[in-house]
Amino acid sequence: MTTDHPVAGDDVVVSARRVVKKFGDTVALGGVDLEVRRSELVVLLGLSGSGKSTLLRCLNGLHPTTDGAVTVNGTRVDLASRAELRALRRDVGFVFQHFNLVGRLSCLENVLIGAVGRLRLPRYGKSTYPKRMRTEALAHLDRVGLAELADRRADTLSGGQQQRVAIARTLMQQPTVLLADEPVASLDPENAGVVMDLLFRVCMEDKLTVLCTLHQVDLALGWAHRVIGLRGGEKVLDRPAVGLSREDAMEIYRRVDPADATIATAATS
Ligand SMILES: Nc1ncnc2c1ncn2[C@@H]1O[C@H](COP(=O)(O)OP(=O)(O)OP(=O)(O)O)[C@@H](O)[C@H]1O
Repeated sequence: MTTDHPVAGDDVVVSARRVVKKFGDTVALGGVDLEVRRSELVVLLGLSGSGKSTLLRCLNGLHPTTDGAVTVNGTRVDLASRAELRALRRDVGFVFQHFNLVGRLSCLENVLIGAVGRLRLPRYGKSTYPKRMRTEALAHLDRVGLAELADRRADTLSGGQQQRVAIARTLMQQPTVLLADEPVASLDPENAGVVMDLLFRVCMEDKLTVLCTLHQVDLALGWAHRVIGLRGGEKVLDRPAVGLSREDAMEIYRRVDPADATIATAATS
């Protein structure tokens, strides 16, 4: 199912201004500007190595920026103290390609781990969490359609199911921003659609700001409010998904072949 792109909110929650990130001599980001609003799902597209993951990591302070300004929920991430970064990361959920669940724990226990930042002391085992949190965790599992698997070991689930548990765990954090780094890269097309649908629903229903990297143009066009393209660490496209054709989006993948300076299309789908 694809969305009809309901309108995103007005207020800017995530902003990057002329962000530069260098790893030694490698310029991963060469001065990127970005704004993402509340209730907006933005998809980042680009060839491998174009800087998508680096940009996500600069937004939650996992990578310190080399230059430029990053503001998330009013916090200047590039200037933040350790304590401010810790507080920020409670507010910014991160969904990974490989789910990062604890395989030997149940689905419910994995979701409860998302609440750790809201507790003063670490907990071990679901019975050590307050009852209201267990109820909340179960509600999140229900929301992702997996309540009946609450007591199943996470490593017995399919990839698509594991990603849904990982999203439930992120929701347990009560984030306002959700960053997803290739959340469907390990999934078949059907499960990829289910996960994108879920990200879109939580974006709209919980008024989350969602920024997601993908390699699939069609998924971006199907679920994003806006598509941003990176090429060689530069932003080369920033347009609403409505009205953006597949051909326009595929332009992101065109590059100059240094051997003969002709334009080559680098991606096929
Ligand atoms: N920790 C690091 N140390 C050194 N170089 C890095 C590091 N992380 C990323 N890079 C480099 O920065 C550039 C951008 O990498 P990045 O992972 O952000 O690209 P990407 O678009 O997310 O790629 P992919 O689609 O393959 O995940 C690449 O040249 C990469 O080699």
